[in-house]
Amino acid sequence: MSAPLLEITDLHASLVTRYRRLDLLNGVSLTLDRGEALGLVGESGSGKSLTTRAVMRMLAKGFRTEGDIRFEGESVLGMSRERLRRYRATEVGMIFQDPRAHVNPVHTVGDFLTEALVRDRGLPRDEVVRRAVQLLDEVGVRHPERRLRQYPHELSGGLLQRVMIASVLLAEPKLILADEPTTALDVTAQSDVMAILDEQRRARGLSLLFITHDLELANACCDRLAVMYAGEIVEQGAHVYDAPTHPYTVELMGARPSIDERLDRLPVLDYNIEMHDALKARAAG
Ligand SMILES: Nc1ncnc2c1ncn2[C@@H]1O[C@H](COP(=O)(O)OP(=O)(O)OP(=O)(O)O)[C@@H](O)[C@H]1O
Repeated sequence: MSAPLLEITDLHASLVTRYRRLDLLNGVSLTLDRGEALGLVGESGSGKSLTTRAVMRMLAKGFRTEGDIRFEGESVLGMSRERLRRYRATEVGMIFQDPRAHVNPVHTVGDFLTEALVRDRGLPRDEVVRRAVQLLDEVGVRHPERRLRQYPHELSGGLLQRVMIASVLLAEPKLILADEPTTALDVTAQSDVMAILDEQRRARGLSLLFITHDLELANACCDRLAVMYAGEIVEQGAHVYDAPTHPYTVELMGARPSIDERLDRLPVLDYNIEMHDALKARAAG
């Protein structure tokens, strides 16, 4: 049997300063198979982002890491500098919460999308531009040629996040790490961007580690959920959303607002009374 695409075993991460040591990941273990999507959920500060940063070997200076992270059976913690550069550039792609924090504001969208592939893989610029246009089109960016000439500040957050998805797909990785990719967007852009990410990764058979606070969203686009609490994974599996067993997970799932509760929180203004009533009727079955 072949190794899982990603295998994290007993991962510990501590922040060691002159005065104290903070244990922030306390024995995280999880696996991700090829083509599988795993939702990593849990409250703020539980260690979700640290886990993904550890997979990229991108923990800040001062962190001490112990345990094992394997990508296709190869130790990520043991990779040489050159191997690590290739791993980050070609095998794992990351999508972050705030796309603006990860683009150079004085570079055009076209430069952002094409530079790394032209420089690192020596591909002809024309060919990379052609693929970039095609991918922008596939992720729903209209007038892609024009977009390539624009600067990040000329694009909305939702459009820029689509550009991010295109840039990750352009590198043809095997694994996408998506850390709250829609949290910074407005509600309409959130569902559009998530639908595109989900559709594109399924079409390409890519694996996804999806970090989110949104349990329903994680359940809708992932095969399994892993629940983090205080630097540990307390429960994982396909059953978690519908039949959690760990007391923390039971509480977390119980804290989800029901459709009824959410409707009750909606202000009933004249213009939405009809919609409100219709939704209530639907929720009542
Ligand atoms: N560079 C750092 N220096 C000090 N503490 C850190 C650092 N990075 C993370 N932490 C701490 O590690 C813990 C886990 O952080 P992490 O960002 O992984 O949480 P999270 O589950 O992703 O939370 P959120 O959902 O709010 O992003 C938190 O207590 C956080 O304050």
